[in-house]
This record gives sequence, C-alpha cells and structure tokens, in this order.
Amino acid sequence: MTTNSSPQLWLYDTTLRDGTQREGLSVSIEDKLRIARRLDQLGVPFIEGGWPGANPKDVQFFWQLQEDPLKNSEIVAFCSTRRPHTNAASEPMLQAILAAGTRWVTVFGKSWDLHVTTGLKTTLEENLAMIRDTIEYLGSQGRRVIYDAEHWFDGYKHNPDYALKTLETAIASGAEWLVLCDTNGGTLPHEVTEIVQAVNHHSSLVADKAQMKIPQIGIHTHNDSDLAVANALAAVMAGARMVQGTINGYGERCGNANLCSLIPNLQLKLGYSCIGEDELAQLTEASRFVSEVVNLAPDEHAPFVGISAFAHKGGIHVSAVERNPLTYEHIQPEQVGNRRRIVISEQSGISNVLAKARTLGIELDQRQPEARQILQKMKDLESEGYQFEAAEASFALLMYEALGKRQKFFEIKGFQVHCDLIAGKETTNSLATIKVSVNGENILEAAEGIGPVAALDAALRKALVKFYPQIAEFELTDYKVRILNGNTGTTAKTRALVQSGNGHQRWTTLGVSTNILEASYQAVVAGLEYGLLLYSQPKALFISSEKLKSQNTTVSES
Ligand SMILES: CC(=O)SCCNC(=O)CCNC(=O)[C@H](O)C(C)(C)COP(=O)(O)OP(=O)(O)OC[C@H]1O[C@@H](n2cnc3c(N)ncnc32)[C@H](O)[C@@H]1OP(=O)(O)O
Ligand SMILES: CC(=O)C(=O)O
Repeated sequence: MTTNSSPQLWLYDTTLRDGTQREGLSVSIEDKLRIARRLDQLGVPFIEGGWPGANPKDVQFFWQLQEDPLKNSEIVAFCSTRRPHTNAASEPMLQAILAAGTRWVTVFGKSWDLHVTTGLKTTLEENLAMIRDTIEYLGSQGRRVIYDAEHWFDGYKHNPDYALKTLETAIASGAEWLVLCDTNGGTLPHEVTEIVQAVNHHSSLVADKAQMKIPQIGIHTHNDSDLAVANALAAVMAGARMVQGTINGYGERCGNANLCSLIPNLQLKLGYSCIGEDELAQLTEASRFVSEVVNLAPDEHAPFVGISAFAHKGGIHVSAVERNPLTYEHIQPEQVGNRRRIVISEQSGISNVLAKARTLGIELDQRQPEARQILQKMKDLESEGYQFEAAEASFALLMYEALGKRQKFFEIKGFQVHCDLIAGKETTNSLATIKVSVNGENILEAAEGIGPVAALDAALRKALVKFYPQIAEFELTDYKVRILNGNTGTTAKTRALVQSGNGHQRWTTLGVSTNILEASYQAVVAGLEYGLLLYSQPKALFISSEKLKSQNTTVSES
C-alpha cells in the first residue's frame, strides 16, 4: 500500500485518443465527455482528449471542456509535428491545437530513420527541424509540451545515434516529458529495461550540458506481443515516471497498456503512488462504466476488474479461500472495488456448497447429511447437462428441495403450445394454454407470445397473478439455449437458461431436456418460483450480480 513517502508516478490516460483507434470502437462527443469526467473523478493527472483538427468531434470536445472544465485532471491535446518544409506558425493543424485551449499538448514525432525517409519522405535533418519548430512554437504560445517519441524502441535498435538526436532536439526545444513509445508493440521487457536506462543516462547528460532541467521519461506501450503492461512496468522500474495507457487496454490493433492492470500493479505491488486509495477502490466500477459507454462487453476474465478475477471454482481453491483468502488471491478484491465469488459446478467440493448456501442466506452445516446430498445431486445433474454456475437461482431451489424447505407456490397440471408459421411472414405467433393448481384451485389460462417460450411465460403469469400480484413485476429479461450434444441431431439435449427480473434484481434458472420446449418450460417455471421466493424471503435469497455466459448461446429467442 502507498504512503506519503511513496514515489509519485504520473498516469496519462489515452482512452479518448489511442483507445478510440481500436477497431469497432466509436464514441460520440457526449460519450467522450462522460469518460473524461469519470477519469477526472478517478484522479488521473493527464487525460489525452483527442487530436483537435483531425476531426470535428475532437474540436467540439475541447471547446465543450473549455466551457465546463475538468476539476482535477489536465486535459491534453494531441498532434503530430508540423509537415515537412512548412512553418509551424502557419500549420492549420497547430492552430486547431492552440484553439483547443489546453495548458498541455502532446506532440508525436519520428524517432526511427525508416519512418522519416519512408513514411514522411523527407530527410533526417528536416525531421529534426520539424520536432524543434513544433515544440518551440507551442512553447512560444504558452503551451507545456509532452514529446511522444513514436517508434522509439525500434528506432533506437536500428539507429541509436539518430534516435538519440531526436530526443536531444526535443529536450533543447523545451519538451518537459520524453515519452518512449513501443508503437509496434514488439519490444520485450528486458529490452525496455536496457533502453530506458540508456535514455535516462543520456538525457541527463544532454540536459546537464545545456544547463536545462532534465526532462522526465514516460512510457507508452502497445500490446501486440501481449506485453504492454509488463513493458510499462519494466520501464517504470528502469526510471520512467509517466505511464500512458487506456482503460480496459483499448487501442489500435491489440490495444494499449491496460491502466486497470497497471494501476494496481504499480500501486499495490511496487509501492508507487498513482491515485488515491478510495479512487483505486473505484477501478472496477470505472472499467465497467467505460465499457458501457463505448458499448463493448466487459472482459469477464480481465485481471483485477473482471467479474471472474476473484471467482473460485475448483473445490480445493474454495476450501482454502474460505480458510484464508490469501491462499488463492494475490490481492484483496475490495482494494480495486471487485468482489470474491464462489462458483458452483461439477468441479465443486463441499466448501463451494457451504459458501454458496451462506451467500444465499441458507443455513447449512457441513455435518448435515443434506450438505453432501446437495453436492452429489448437483454433480449428477451437471453430468446430465445442467450447468449451475450461470444459474444460481436453480441451485438455490435445489438446496431448498434437498433440505425439505422448497415452498410449493403452484403446481403445473399440463400445458400446450401452438406455433403458427405463415409462409412469407417474418414473425410467427405462438399460443400457449396452461392448467395450474394453486392451493387446490385449478386455473386454465391461455396467452399469445412472439415465440413459444414467451407465450408459455405469459400464460403462466396470467394464471398466477391473481394469487401472487407481485408476478406483475416479473419479466423475462433473457433466454438462451445451448444444444449439448449436437452430433445426435434432433434428439440432442438442450439446456435453456432463463434470466428473469423484477426491476431491482435479476436471477437465472435453467432446464435441460431433449425437448427444447420442455427445457425452456423448466427454466421458466423455476424462474417464477424463485421470484416468488424472493418476496417471501427477500433478504435470504438476494443474488447480486448474476450473468448469462454469452458463449453458451447457440439459439436465442426474445
Ligand atoms: C502512433 C499513433 O497512434 S499516431 C496517431 C495516429 N492517429 C491517427 O492517425 C488518427 C487521426 N488521423 C487523422 O484524422 C488523419 O490521418 C490526419 C488528419 C491526421 C491526417 O490526414 P491526411 O492529411 O488525410 O493524411 P493521412 O491520413 O494519409 O496521414 C499521413 C500524413 O501524415 C504525415 N505524418 C505522419 N506522421 C507525421 C509526423 N510525426 N509529423 C508530421 N507529419 C506526419 C505523413 O507524412 C502523411 O503526410 P503526406 O501524405 O503529406 O506525406
Ligand atoms: C504516439 C503513439 O500513440 C504511439 O507511438 O503508439
């Protein structure tokens, strides 16, 4: 944990610039503002907002922030050096940068001679002039400059003398930060260590000689070798003091260094001070907020912030974690705002069952014979195709059944479903009739639905609502099915997962059968039953964050 004497690291978020270079990610100005304000709350010192002048959205974004500025963070405008053989003062792009009204500007320039001669199609000398003019011009206009040395590591490996000249030029022109970029993401951690140390040494000599303030070193890494986080950590350990990255690792190609992994590693493992402890505890929420805004499903298995990051499935793991979480957890989940979860499956032991019973508010003791019976029943059902890890509500019902405490709210006497498929029509209508008995009274009801499961659900709810008015609040929020043994054709078993909700909570139930309707019927009925249980024992059965695993889906009906 960090203290007052922990060394300071400067975080630099580029979600709104490099992050938006990810294929499939597109944000509106409103989205950008929401993300910027969330990062501002998190206490990220630098937020790169975009490239004003490159597109109208980024121009507008900076103007809107001038009217209603951020409270804590510095918003940074990003741009390239001027074009070859032009004058910085007359570059329209640099005028757009000045109009963005930021105190800080990040300028990227070429470090690799190949890029100068092939990409820019100019001379090595002219590239140095481009770096110099651009930084000096921005400085003369009152801007503080961060210099991003694009392709730094490749450039240094191919022609170290020239690469170092580009940095010397940036230092002499007044850049306050030299950010070394692994633009192509191909560098390995030991190379990063060596090169950052060499640059630190060289830039100190250069700055000393010129009697200038020694610029600080920053790092910007890409994930093409799956090493962006490791490389950024290596750079920090070799002396870098600014770390650039993005929330959830979004970025061009395979992404940028993931700040959601970097921040806890830097802060909790290496003892650097990046953001406050309270802010660190908001990291999981911030990660999910950003994925929600950019409309990308969160990575469930993301380190630190993924829903599975502290999920324990193997029985041996759960047994030990129950005794001491340190046995299978590298940090406390709460430190990053995440939480521990116990998963129920055929990999479970008795510890999973007891832990799950506890979280569901069900009293169960290891010495009760029912505890082992529940475990065995669950394993038997899993071998038949049930999968309880995504259907905790069904597992709760199984436990109540085994304990002889399952409440009988209603009894289904029978049902029929008709589907009308009309050639040439896009939608089909289904009609379900159902016979139910409640407290000895028989009810016959019918309802239509867009598909057979929706019709069945509607008919059942119609039949039950006069006995249980709370059912009016229930809704079927998701329905997924998976064919379990597809090679057996139409006799294959189907697993149906039904997610239900009441506006405050969601719960998932499942059914398995060779008949897709029967599997769905089991899941729908269990969903209603569990919903009714929630009202009779609301505290006991609260399941906070259930999920349906999308990879289970082969057929879906809404
Ligand atoms: C490593 C990075 O992630 S850098 C950031 C990359 N991000 C982006 O490219 C997103 C925003 N980019 C854009 O909107 C556009 O590419 C613009 C507006 C910047 C430029 O658009 P255009 O003028 O149409 O050119 P184009 O997209 O083909 O870009 C290549 C031009 O940039 C020039 N360029 C590339 N790097 C630099 C640099 N460091 N300094 C100056 N010019 C550069 C190239 O020489 C080329 O110019 P030329 O065609 O006159 O030789
Ligand atoms: C500047 C930048 O985004 C890069 O070099 O990757």
